[in-house]
Amino acid sequence: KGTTREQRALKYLKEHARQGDPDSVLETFDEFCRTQEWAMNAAEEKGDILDEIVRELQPTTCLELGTYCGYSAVRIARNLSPSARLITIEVNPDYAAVAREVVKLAGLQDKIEVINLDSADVIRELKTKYDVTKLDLVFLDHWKYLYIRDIKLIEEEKLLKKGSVVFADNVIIPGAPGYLEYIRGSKNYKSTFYSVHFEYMDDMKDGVEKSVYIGDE
Ligand SMILES: Oc1cc(-c2ccc(F)cc2)cc2nccnc12
Ligand SMILES: [Mg+2]
Repeated sequence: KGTTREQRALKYLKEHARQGDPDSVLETFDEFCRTQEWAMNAAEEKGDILDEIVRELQPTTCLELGTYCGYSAVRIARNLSPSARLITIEVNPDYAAVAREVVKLAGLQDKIEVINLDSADVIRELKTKYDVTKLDLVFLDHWKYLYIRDIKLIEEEKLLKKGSVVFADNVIIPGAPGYLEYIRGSKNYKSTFYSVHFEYMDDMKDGVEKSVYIGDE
């Protein structure tokens, strides 16, 4: 075929979504995933919970680990206030390239910065290089073994403040070994588990975990 699934998804979005309309981009991406090819978007029930968190928290600075094609980046950014922004990190260059196009298609390039690097390297430089003081929202959606590595790094960098929310996808499928016991065992977080359907699969269950930081600044 010569094209990747991600490139085929982007082509479909360009042909069927309304330029500059985030809702249209998300609806069209969901349609693609339900009618053409499955893709690992934090969609449907997962996306609804993410929307709720963003609307309630009204975060100013958001960090997403694992951009993939930019679906959840658009989902988060469409609900952000004018001056708020999202930094999203994607280590895979092919995914990052598609995500930048999807963000542009949604008209959200002024709110979303896609960084094609390893998450740990960027987290270490958020304060010095990316002008971040604190993170109001962190969305963990990259590789399961990196959730615990990166949350510890985020704590080490003192990037969280009272009320910051850490939202983790896939804590059941594929699972995030070590992360759940770490975050649930920590006195610095109040965690809530949500049982949800796996994206675009009505007969499969996954889980997401919302953790509110209550530790010292
Ligand atoms: O939401 C997701 C689902 C899956 C995934 C793919 C295929 C399966 F069979 C099961 C699970 C992988 C993911 N990797 C990174 C971030 N999010 C992911
Ligand atoms: Mg996921």
